[in-house]
Amino acid sequence: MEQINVVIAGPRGRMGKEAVELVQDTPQFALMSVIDHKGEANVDVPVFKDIKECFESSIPHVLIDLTTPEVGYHHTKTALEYGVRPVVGTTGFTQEELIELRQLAESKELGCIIAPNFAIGAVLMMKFSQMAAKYFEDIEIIELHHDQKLDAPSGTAVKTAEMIKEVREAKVQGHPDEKETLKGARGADIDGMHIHSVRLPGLIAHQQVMFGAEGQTLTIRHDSYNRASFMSGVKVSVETVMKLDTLVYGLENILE
Ligand SMILES: NC(=O)c1ccc[n+]([C@@H]2O[C@H](COP(=O)([O-])OP(=O)(O)OC[C@H]3O[C@@H](n4cnc5c(N)ncnc54)[C@H](O)[C@@H]3O)[C@@H](O)[C@H]2O)c1
Ligand SMILES: O=C(O)C1=N[C@H](C(=O)O)CCC1
Repeated sequence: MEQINVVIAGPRGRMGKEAVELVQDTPQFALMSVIDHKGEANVDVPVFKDIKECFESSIPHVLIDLTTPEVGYHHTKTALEYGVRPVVGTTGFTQEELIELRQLAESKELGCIIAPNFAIGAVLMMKFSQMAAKYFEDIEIIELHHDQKLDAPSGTAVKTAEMIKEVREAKVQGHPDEKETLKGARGADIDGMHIHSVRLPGLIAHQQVMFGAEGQTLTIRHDSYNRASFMSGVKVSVETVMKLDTLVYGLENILE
């Protein structure tokens, strides 16, 4: 395999630090530079404050973005405009942004992977939930994350609901006359599925999908206990994005 030159945006972050280690430890990857808006990072490659400044200096094959929703969108769009293939773990993109980025990737015939969750176990949890939803139509999604997370609900919870929507008709869950006496008590709603976001120090990234039917419940749960759990997904994404000419949303679409 030819060497893949990589730039990482967000190298000082919890995920960014792990990604720097992954790229530096992978023989066929080369870390060219990093992007940090403060120009700070504990790495021995050039640090650029701005993505355009970075790409005007040299063009990598792949950008790994692990920043914030607004910055991640801007970086993904700019990367595609410069002919760079984005691998994006940043969550919180809107549907409109995803549609626009897909159109841009297709017009440029460039690979782009946006994965709300890079942990293989989380991808299986979503797939198993999609399977279960064919048999259990009443569903509550409970996602639990550390208290420094900026977006709610999590990208994983939204992706789970979207995957379930592919196999389940929309339905009103609970009592038809149900009323919230405290706003938010029933969580967010996608097609009648309720999503509850828990934020606590001590947590990393966890989700359980609960299914209920007459006389039984089924719970499918995944836990990430550290950020290394996401790195095999990042690695396979960097390798795969080089072979794609469109945008792929979700790791489940590239795993064998
Ligand atoms: N897909 C996955 O598997 C997965 C896993 C964990 C986290 N995430 C997502 O990844 C993102 C990062 O998570 P985190 O926990 O590492 O967050 P973090 O807050 O620890 O790191 C974000 C980093 O981005 C940097 N940043 C902000 N603006 C920037 C800019 N303009 N240019 C460059 N860097 C900038 C910040 O300085 C910070 O270091 C979040 O959106 C999170 O939801 C995804
Ligand atoms: O730590 C985070 O932030 C995470 N975000 C992802 C999400 O929004 O689904 C997944 C894993 C961790």
